[in-house]
Amino acid sequence: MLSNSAHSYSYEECKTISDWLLAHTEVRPLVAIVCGSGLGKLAEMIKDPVILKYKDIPNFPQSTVQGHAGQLVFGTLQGKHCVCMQGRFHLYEGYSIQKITLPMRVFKLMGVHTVILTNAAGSLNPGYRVGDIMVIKDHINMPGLSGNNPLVGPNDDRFGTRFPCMSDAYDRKLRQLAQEVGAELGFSDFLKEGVYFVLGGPSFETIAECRMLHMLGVDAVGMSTVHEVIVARHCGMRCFALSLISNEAVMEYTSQEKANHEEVLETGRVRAGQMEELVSTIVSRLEEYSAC
Ligand SMILES: O=P(O)(O)O[C@H]1O[C@H](CO)[C@@H](O)[C@H]1O
Ligand code: HPA
Repeated sequence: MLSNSAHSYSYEECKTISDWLLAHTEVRPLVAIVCGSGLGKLAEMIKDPVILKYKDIPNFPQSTVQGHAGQLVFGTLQGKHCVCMQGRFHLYEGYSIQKITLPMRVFKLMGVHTVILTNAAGSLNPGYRVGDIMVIKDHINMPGLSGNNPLVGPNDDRFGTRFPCMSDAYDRKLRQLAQEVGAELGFSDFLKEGVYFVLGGPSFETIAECRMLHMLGVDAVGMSTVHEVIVARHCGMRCFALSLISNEAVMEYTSQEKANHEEVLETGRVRAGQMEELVSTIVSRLEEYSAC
């Protein structure tokens, strides 16, 4: 199953998976939610869940990372039909970049118009604290800058244009809505907005790399989300993304701090409740905004 070959899924292959899923649930999702590391509890918000394990879905990749359960949860959230990815795929698991983003095209074919992505990330912004939630306003795509972009390969116009715009990747109205909802919920002290930097992983950054990212104006760093957003935007879905700041980047050679996945998962457990409140309130207000 672990393969790094640049296998691109055809429109027909995506359609076959989408049709299989539609045949196994009566839910017709309009919203997709992607759970980041340690944030799988978000899926517990889904009412009347129909759970389909990745291992049972034909041609679907498998989750290999601790904190990613490996199943799709279909159901309703605030009365809206949703699908929740309890477990996402990362480049460092050895999958091709087309494979880790496959679910986005499948969701599009199922009828999804809005994708809400979450992740755990390390902070570069000295004003951020562990436990802060950052609304992503923009990204820097390190693998993409060197040619590893999920849209590399033949373009199928049924999904989208050859050269998609990314200056509007993170929906402005939804970012605004998140700030409004955050203020109403009393989250303003720990709700931030910033730039997410994606790198390949799985090793965490060196001190020199963290200093470079800081100089670039990066607010948070992680190993996911951006590839999914590029594919989702390519096929016209609206994207909104949240980073839970799980650790602070180590910037000093005298520091004893060491980034580690256990701390990442633990921060998810501590902030799970607030992440749920934020996401579910945003979903409850989605009809105030028209899909793109
Ligand atoms: O981005 P998510 O899936 O939340 O996971 C983050 O947490 C892991 C590192 O602890 C990396 O996979 C990083 O990308
Ligand atoms: N770096 C990269 N990815 C991460 C981090 C980090 O510090 N924390 C959580 N995911």
